[in-house]
Amino acid sequence: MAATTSDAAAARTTALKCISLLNPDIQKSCFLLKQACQDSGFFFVVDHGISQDLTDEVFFQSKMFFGLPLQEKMKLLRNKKHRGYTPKLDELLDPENQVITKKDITLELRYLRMIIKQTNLFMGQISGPQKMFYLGGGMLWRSTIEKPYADFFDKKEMLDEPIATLRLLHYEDKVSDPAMGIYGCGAHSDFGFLTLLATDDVMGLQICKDKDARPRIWEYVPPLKGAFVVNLGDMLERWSNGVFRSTLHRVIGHGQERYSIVYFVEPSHECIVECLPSCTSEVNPPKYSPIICSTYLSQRYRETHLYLDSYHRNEARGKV
Ligand SMILES: O=C(O)CCC(=O)C(=O)O
Ligand SMILES: [Fe+2]
Repeated sequence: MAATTSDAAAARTTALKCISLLNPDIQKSCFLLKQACQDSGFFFVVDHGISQDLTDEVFFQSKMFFGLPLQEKMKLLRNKKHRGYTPKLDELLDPENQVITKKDITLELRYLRMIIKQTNLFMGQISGPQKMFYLGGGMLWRSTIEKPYADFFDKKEMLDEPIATLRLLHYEDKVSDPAMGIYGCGAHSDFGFLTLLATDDVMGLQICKDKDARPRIWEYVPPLKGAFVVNLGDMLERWSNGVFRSTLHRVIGHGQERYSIVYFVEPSHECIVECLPSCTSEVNPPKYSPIICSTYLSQRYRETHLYLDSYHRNEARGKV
């Protein structure tokens, strides 16, 4: 069933917490972070140490890539592990409301897979995104995991070799029409653990804090220059027994091209995501069964992407 037009038109701007990683008052930052994680699971992070020049360069490279003719981009077609160019219409995040035959669905390129070593300590030498992960991750743990669980995530199998994927996204200059099932990116919650997002200055991202409300209330997350939008994924919601929120979000097009950079950080492949001891009690039993990180992620990708074989069938019919 398609959504009503009014849900896009009525969208107002949300007020997100803003966490500075340079704030010496760690207690305060952790308090804000915990509030944000319990409220919407979305917040801004500033003073993250990733230079604007680096971010601008990535946006520039992204524009160059997406500006190439389709045949050139198809030479880098994604593989079974979702590394490579993912053409529009490959991903369908909200099958109930989204129409696949329309044009303005996310184009994206996952071009880099980084394996990063986890440690609870911030190390000065590590660069950009890793820094975010160490700091963001470290603060999260401190805000949720009280003694005696403070070293819970130190176990090798947890975050020693996190799966990390950087995606460059490009939205066409089309106007979305929720009533017709046309979105820049359909409503979804992220599958994994933590997502860091850099956007250009084009408005488009919306969140819905209560996915069960009807009609759904959508609020814009306004672009904030130099900040990362950070949001929690379903795996962290499961891990925290629903204490932390993985919130529904989508992107609405307004007739302007839009670029964003998304960095998904997930636990190690074999990590078992099972209700945190500090998030359960006799009166609050675990709501979700344990899952293995890579199994869960693969299943979610299978549910939301085309079978690769369909490209070869289309190629044979001259459609790609
Ligand atoms: O481009 C955006 O602002 C959001 C993208 C997103 O939500 C995703 O790729 O999971
Ligand atoms: Fe997302």
